[in-house]
Amino acid sequence: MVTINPRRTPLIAGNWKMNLDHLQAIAFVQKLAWSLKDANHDFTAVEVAVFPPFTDIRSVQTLISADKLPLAFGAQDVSAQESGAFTGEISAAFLAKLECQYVIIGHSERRTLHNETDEQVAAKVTAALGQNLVPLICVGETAADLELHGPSAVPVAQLRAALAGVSNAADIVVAYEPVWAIGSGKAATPEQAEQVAAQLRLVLQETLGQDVADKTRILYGGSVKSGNIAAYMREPNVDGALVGGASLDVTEFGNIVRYLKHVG
Ligand SMILES: O=C(CO)COP(=O)(O)O
Repeated sequence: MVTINPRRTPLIAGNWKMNLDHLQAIAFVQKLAWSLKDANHDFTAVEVAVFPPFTDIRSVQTLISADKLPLAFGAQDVSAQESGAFTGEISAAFLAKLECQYVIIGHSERRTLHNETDEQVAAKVTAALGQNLVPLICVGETAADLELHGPSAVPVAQLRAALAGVSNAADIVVAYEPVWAIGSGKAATPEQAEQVAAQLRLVLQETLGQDVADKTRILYGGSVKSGNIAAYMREPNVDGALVGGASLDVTEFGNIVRYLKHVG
């Protein structure tokens, strides 16, 4: 039996990474909204968010706002700087102006491919909160970390570091994404996801207090599909999913969003 914590609305988030241009984004979002509406999806029971590339955001915003679609959206990264000579960077203020609700921070692809440090992640979290964006903070261990340090040491340390400048009233989302599970088809087991999510909730409790720990959503990410989502959602500390590859297929993503249909 799945029990929905009334303080934590499940969130299914699609991280498109560097896929879909702005025209494809418009077609995708329209199709997603229509298919969920046709299926009578209850958006108050499961929140849905998409994270398109920067160049798509204005188009997605215009569509969602004009058609009053019950979808949230956000960016995949943000600068820690407010403004100035930072070629190629995008500020939190720009994202807020585009009505982004969320921003992904510290995705493992940025940590590894762009050498993002825990300190930079923390600075980006502070910048996002300064513009009332909800940071979706990604943490996760590599296969080597798992072997060396066990399942939760690295994600716990990354979350502690990311929260360095955060006050205890903050609205944040945490995503546990084991690096070895991303795009590999080798998803963590629901028990593994729950074990780490429970440790991450303890970090939230210690650093930001019980209230924030109770209301903060912790997502699992890494090879999530319509066939495995329900099992994660049965876990008490897993409040949703951050979906990569499977979020690019409207039907598959819609089926992930509608996991309640498959949860006993
Ligand atoms: O990195 C991810 C989401 O941010 C997960 O990617 P996959 O769902 O493709 O494994």
